[in-house]
Amino acid sequence: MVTSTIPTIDLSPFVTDGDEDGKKKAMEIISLACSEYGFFQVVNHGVPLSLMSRAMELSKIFFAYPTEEKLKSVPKSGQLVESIINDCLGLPPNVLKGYNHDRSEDHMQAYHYFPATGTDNIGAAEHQDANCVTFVFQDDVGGLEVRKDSEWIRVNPAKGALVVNVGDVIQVLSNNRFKSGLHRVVRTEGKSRYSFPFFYSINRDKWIEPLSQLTREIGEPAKYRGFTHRDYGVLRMRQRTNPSRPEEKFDITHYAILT
Ligand SMILES: O=C(O)CCC(=O)C(=O)O
Ligand SMILES: [Fe+2]
Repeated sequence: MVTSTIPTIDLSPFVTDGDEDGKKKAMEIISLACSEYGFFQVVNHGVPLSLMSRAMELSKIFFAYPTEEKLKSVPKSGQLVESIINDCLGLPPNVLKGYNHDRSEDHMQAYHYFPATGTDNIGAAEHQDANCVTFVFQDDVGGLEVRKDSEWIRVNPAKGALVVNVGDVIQVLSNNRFKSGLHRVVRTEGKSRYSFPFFYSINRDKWIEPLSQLTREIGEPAKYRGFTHRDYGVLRMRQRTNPSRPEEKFDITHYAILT
């Protein structure tokens, strides 16, 4: 059954300086959201509302927008959320920023989901994102759902809100403290849905493994062996295009160290 919804966080304390109390409260909710859902929504995130609503009003306008303009503000939100996650994990300042300083793999997708038919309502089958953090602009149709405690939770569209979805890279770096949210898209009867996910990612040659600050340095065993993001991407793609056994899901557990 689909119930409740995911936490929404106001990022304004991080945008205007001085509100330490507001920052602390927001970080508590983000930590909880990241460890329990791997998903949350943010408002006052610094992406202009006018840009978001124009994008949704008519995707043609969005595509006609110069790429520069389109992408300028979103990576900034990526860096902001990444630095908040850094602090929520109790890491020394700017560890994630130093580790993930190359923005060349970041990309945006545009989706048009057609209305559900009587026999088919799958928009996107359940999966976890392989990147660091995904930001989803969605219109008001809905259909994005997150798995939590064996239930699908609806990510209710909220005007001006950006959906934030923790990906596999953060799950591995955090040694499972933060989880890569399992999600899917269900199509609605009689309505098309438009969404624009922005994938805040990492250079594909980067070595990904649980951070020493959250493993060796505190005497915790690493829950993943290391890999390059390129190798992971290749394996995911191969499984998708040429599955040896289609029912077998390929995901980040491929690198998990079983204890
Ligand atoms: O359309 C959406 O809301 C999400 C799409 C998605 O999960 C993805 O592209 O990874
Ligand atoms: Fe996704």
